[in-house]
Amino acid sequence: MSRIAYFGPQGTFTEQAARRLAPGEELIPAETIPAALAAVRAGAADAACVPIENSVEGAVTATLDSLSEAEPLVAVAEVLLPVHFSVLIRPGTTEIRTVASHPHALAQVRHWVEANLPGARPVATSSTAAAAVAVDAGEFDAAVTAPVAVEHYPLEVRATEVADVRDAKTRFILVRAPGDLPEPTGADRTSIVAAATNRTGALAELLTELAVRGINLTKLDARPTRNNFGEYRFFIDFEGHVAEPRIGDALAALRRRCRNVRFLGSHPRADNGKTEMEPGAANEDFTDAIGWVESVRKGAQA
Ligand SMILES: O=C(O)C(=O)C[C@]1(C(=O)O)C=C[C@@H](O)C=C1
Repeated sequence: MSRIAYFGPQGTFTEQAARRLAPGEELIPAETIPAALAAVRAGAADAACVPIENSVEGAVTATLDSLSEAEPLVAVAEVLLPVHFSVLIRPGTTEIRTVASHPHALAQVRHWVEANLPGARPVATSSTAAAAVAVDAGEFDAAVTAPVAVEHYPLEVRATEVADVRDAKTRFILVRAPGDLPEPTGADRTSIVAAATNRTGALAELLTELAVRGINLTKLDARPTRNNFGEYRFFIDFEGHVAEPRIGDALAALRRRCRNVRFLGSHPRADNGKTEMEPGAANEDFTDAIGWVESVRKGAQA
């Protein structure tokens, strides 16, 4: 049985994602996202499940930062989960002065809280389930959590289906130490983090390497390198798998152009979106062109 670290404690959205991505495996809660990833780096877990992107709040920056530091890890699978929240209270609570949750969750229910719990002060906790633990301990009055959290903590449901934006989703990834990659499926996502050189047009050139090969971007985030003010790392997700000639060709170009490129994984997309090939940029076009150059070099063709 594999050991899967996840951003816990029990009852987080991430726990549900881990159950979907690694059914039947041993789940080990970690208090923070960096701690879940550190467990894999230290060999205390075989893989980790962490949130990476929310359709309302965008990137989960703790995940991006942890993936770009320390020993490399690669994503091998992903799942998209619908996100709607419950508000949990201690039984008998009548007045709600504080509402605790993960900052991402608080941001997704801000209007609901203003309208339904006027005057309640939002308080950030390390995760949605950590907020339930704190409410149970009497530290805060209400917790904004995944609906499943009520099964783990002795709290009462004050409201369900709480969300400012309907149909919000969070994407979660399963990461491991570098090793065998999942096979390409024709509906894959590749992720990298690149430190572009600090000069005019560097980011545009980097994106152009993808664009000229007909590679469709699915996400772009910038995070500071933390060393020099104004210096950024770019987290880029795009359609395709590193095993494909056109993707390999693009990665080689990025490796040439950037100060540093880290491969963060190629795996099937949870939304099953098939990769559309631009004319002249299909894998056969790349293989055919490389073959033609080889035969020119050998004097067999012109
Ligand atoms: O705290 C949790 O329950 C999480 O799994 C984290 C997280 C996030 O980081 O975005 C996951 C989904 C929701 O968008 C809110 C919080």
